[in-house]
Amino acid sequence: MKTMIELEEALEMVLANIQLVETESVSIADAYGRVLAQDVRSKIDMPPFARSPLDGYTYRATEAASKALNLKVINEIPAGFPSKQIIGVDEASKIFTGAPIPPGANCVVRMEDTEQEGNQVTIFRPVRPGSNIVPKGEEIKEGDILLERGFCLTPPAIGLIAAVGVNQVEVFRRPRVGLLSTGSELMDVGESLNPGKIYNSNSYTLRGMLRQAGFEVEVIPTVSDQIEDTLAALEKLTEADVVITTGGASVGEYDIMRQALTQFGCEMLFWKLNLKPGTPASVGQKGKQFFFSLSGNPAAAMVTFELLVRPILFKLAGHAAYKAKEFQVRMANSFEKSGKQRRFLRAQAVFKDGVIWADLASAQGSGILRSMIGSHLLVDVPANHGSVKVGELLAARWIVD
Ligand SMILES: Nc1nc2c(c(=O)[nH]1)N[C@H]1C(S)=C(S)[C@@H](COP(=O)(O)OP(=O)(O)OC[C@H]3O[C@@H](n4cnc5c(N)ncnc54)[C@H](O)[C@@H]3O)O[C@H]1N2
Ligand code: MOO
Repeated sequence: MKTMIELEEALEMVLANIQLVETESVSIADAYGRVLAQDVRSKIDMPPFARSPLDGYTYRATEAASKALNLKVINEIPAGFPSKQIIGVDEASKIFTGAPIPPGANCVVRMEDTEQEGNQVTIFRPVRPGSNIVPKGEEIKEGDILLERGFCLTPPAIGLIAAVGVNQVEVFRRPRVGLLSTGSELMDVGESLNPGKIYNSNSYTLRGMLRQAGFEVEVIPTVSDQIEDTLAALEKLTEADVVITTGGASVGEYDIMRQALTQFGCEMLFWKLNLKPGTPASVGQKGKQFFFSLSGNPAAAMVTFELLVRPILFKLAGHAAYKAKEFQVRMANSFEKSGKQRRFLRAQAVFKDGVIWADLASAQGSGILRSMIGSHLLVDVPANHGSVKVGELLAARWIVD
């Protein structure tokens, strides 16, 4: 088993073994946040006919500009009611926004530039041929690919699918993720705290991150640092595509997670990432199931979820955009304790003078969950960087929310 590897190597190693989850057909009304497993191609033009963008009059304009025109109004065309009556040279139809342009007409003049008396309309400002006509297929042409496989469906995307009349789409099944927090010191919320114990918070932070990302989550009650208890808990998660554990990841006698995963039948792909926080992470594979053992330290668990687990879960879930992108930020504070390992610092993003400034959370300890509140960024400080200076440019990535 490899140990102390770079984040990118760890990602590549796991991503290479990932198989996407199966697909299913869902109604578009239930497809918000789901990931498309098909390209969506339009079978129609949108709009399906040339239409008026205004309330006004439609007629047959000529290039010759004239001061005012008097035309005979032959009918009214509301939206939804196409007219087959051909517009003659001195004729017009009263037309409303969204209504189809009738045959023979080639322009629309807005209501405000006209006056109708009886069946005669005076057009004070004649327009040129083609004015105010939305052409058929202006937005979408028949055969256009509107959305590609791997796209995560947002409200406008669902609206677009509806606009071309599609009611069912093929999407990837939501991945099922099992969560297990280990540690003999852990108690559940609602119980009164015994000496030497702390409340389990990791199950709650990770459950929220997973739900926000659109996954199905099953949370197992906390277990002690005993291998037997951990094995029994893992047995309950055989339906999960991915299992995330926290705690017991490091080097002490009670850090039993790697041993438990091995006994459970996992092949361990690596142990330890060359970064902080979250160094003692490991990943195991058993058939199609992946097991992420993360540090029990609450902030470290969240950061490792962002850096390592999220891209892999997103790939599994079918997302085309599963890789995190880095961009430059300017440091608003200094940081002395950079050290030999690559380090990800939690920071608030502040826009000032056209740049994103990274305003560091005041405490950066692996156990300090409060540092995640209001933090938008993980600033990527390279190994052996030395102290970080105010005003320095560094790479960073968003913490997804
Ligand atoms: N001798 C060494 N000791 C440690 C090393 C090392 O290299 N040599 N690594 C340190 C680093 S780095 C980390 S990170 C931690 C990781 O420890 P574990 O993953 O084994 O986690 P635990 O010891 O179980 O817990 C760490 C910390 O977090 C608290 N915790 C655990 N689970 C929860 C939870 N569900 N909710 C809230 N808080 C939790 C736990 O009580 C501990 O305080 O190891 C270092 N040690
Ligand atoms: O790798 Mo640990 O999360 O720094 O304390």
